[in-house]
Amino acid sequence: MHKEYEEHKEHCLVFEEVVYRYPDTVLPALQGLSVAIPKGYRTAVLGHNGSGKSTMFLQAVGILRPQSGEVIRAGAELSYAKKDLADLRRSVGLVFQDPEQQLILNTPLEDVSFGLRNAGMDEQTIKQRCHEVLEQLDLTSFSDKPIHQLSLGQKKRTALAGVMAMKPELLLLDEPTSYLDPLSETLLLEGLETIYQQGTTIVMATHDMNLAYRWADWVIVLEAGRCFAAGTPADIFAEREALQAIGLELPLLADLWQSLPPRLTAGQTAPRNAGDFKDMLSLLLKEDMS
Ligand SMILES: Nc1ncnc2c1ncn2[C@@H]1O[C@H](COP(=O)(O)OP(=O)(O)OP(=O)(O)O)[C@@H](O)[C@H]1O
Repeated sequence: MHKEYEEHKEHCLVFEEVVYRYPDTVLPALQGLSVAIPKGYRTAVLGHNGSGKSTMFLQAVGILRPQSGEVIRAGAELSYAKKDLADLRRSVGLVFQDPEQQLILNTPLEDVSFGLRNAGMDEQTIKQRCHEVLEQLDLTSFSDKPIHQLSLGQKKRTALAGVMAMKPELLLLDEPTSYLDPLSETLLLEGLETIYQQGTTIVMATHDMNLAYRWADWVIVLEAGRCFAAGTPADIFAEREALQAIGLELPLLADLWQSLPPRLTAGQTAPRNAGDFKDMLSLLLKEDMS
């Protein structure tokens, strides 16, 4: 299974045959990764533990550098010069899986303003952006609380706030919803939707197939450090056997949809959230009985 990305799409980043092996390991984490990230999409990156998702993200922001192959942005290979990397990280934001790796200052307000001050923004803009982003992620009441006293969900949202405040063109999130309760997940997704609507391309690595199915409009599947497939959720999740062969479960709604009699579903677009699924099912059953 290897669906090529569509050539007509504009891409934020392209990985060409990227190989990367961590020091003192036997197998490369990326074994010739070729994949493109489409601009203006919500992309989910799927793959089981160790398939290379985090390593791909670290390559995207130049923290790691390919040992062969290249990462291409705006038609040119990334430059790893200090100044160019600083520019890159202003337009490509990465939110780490573990917020402890990201949060360096004492309070959410200090942490979010730090990045903006580093980027040379004036104090008025800093104040306004901090207020905006802390509000969006429901962190206003914790903005002066010591970070070590925050819950994991609050820490994850603070890490996201710091990156969101920079208004990057491309935002990469490494398992942003893991260990979040449904309310925190909703807050985080609402925050993401706001900046997506403002023009940020979003890429999220996740193990949550149900979330990927309802959220993403492009899906990249990694397997053993390579791109196994890239395509629309409809195309990717139609390949039940191929996904199961690499140990990925179908999202529940995709599984249910595919288990309906083909006479009901033929020619219909599979619904991607529970509400649409229920509405469509009752309509199809009504038509079928009449
Ligand atoms: N710092 C490191 N040193 C050595 N090996 C590493 C390091 N980080 C990752 N690896 C190895 O590289 C491979 C890819 O890891 P990576 O973290 O990119 O996968 P992942 O898809 O993000 O996994 P997960 O879903 O568990 O987060 C794995 O085999 C992992 O053990």
